Amino acid sequence: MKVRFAPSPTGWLHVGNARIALANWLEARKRGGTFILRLDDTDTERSKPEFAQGIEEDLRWLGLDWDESFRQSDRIERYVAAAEVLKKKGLLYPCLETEEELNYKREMRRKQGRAPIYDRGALKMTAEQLARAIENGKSPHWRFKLNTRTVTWQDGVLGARNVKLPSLSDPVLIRADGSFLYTFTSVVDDLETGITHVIRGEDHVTNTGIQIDILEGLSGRPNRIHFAHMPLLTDSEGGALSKRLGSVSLRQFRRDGIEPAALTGYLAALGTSNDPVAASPRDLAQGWDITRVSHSPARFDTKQLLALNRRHLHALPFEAVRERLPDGADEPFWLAVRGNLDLLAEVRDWHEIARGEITVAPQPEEAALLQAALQSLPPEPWDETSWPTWTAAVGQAAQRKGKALFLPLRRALTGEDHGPDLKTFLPLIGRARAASRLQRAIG
Ligand SMILES: Nc1ncnc2c1ncn2[C@@H]1O[C@H](COP(=O)(O)OP(=O)(O)OP(=O)(O)O)[C@@H](O)[C@H]1O
Repeated sequence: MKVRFAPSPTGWLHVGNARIALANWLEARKRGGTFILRLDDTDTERSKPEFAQGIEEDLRWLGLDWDESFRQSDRIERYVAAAEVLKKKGLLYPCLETEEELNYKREMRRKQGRAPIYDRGALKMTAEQLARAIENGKSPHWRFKLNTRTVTWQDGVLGARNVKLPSLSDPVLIRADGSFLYTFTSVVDDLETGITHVIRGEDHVTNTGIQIDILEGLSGRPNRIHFAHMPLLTDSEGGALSKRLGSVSLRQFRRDGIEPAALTGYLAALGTSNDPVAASPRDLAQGWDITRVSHSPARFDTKQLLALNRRHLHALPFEAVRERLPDGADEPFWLAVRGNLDLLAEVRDWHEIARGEITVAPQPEEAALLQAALQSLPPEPWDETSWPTWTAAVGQAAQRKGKALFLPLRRALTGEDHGPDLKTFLPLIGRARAASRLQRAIG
């Protein structure tokens, strides 16, 4: 099997694109196939090299790799050659209508109660008329002559599908400026690179009908590519995602410090009956089954992603994060703080609190309690029994318990109202820092 992920480098990848990339990668890896990254950059105005580079970076961050990659802009001569084949077969014909004329024709058809599709007026143009127009400085755009049939296929996600070609306009494959449209370049590449399975978003279903017709016209053989269209992801309000709008981008999640395994686990489970579990693409491959993806659009809920990210961090062993922790952060530190993190980046603050210098706000109203605490601070070495033993003694001396006892101490020791269990965290702070912080909190 050979699959491809074919984004246009016109913006940062969003989670919908990522889901398609992941699905292709998982299919390829599960079935020992080949995964190609193809950059569909024939739209020269909107495609940008920095987006192309960004797509590769974001995919690598997700944990995806590819066996081959190429850009469509490097294959223009292949598209020129394929267009010649279609022209020779009489399947690609020149058209001279302006946008205005086409709008007018569409409007007229609508008024007559007919579908507003292209009337193939250009097929009536003679060679002389075309030559004269070209002499007068006009350049034609080129349309593919669709068959008058219904294209059918067994979709890998959606089941039996069909597209009635007579209800569609002949698609433009070459613009008047000579540039090629995606509808065409994609078919040429899929054929020439031996793609066996096309897995993409449901936005391409109609395209698939058209592309199967072009593919068969071009190759002269019945289509052998399997198509699977995954329902589109929406944002949590049901709104459409677009690279152009910069919606829920991988880049943003990466900057925010989301764990890629949380994102891939969430994306793989969305729209299936599986509970999401954070997992790297490699760990997801075995359990992946595209036929279990539901037919209805799925909502991408950032809150659910964050919850999964949190659960994932809370269970991560030290070895899995050690290289991403601040210098000097050891296993006891990680085990003490991980249960308190929403994002790994927050670990830096806790490291400062445990081992560095922090600002401690004076609590003059708690001076008596803090004084008692300072005086009964036990000698080191400290372990997990130090905090309960110490606070029991302080509570008795100051006649305090519960929040009235623990909150002023936590504030003095960490500068925060909430945080890791002090049973494990206090030994990390150590006696010298604890004493100095209590002193400063007394004022
Ligand atoms: N919301 C979505 N959910 C799932 N898949 C999507 C979604 N949007 C795009 N895709 C898929 O992502 C792949 C890459 O497509 P493409 O680069 O055209 O993305 P796009 O977001 O539609 O781009 P743009 O917003 O620039 O038009 C295609 O397979 C497409 O079907």
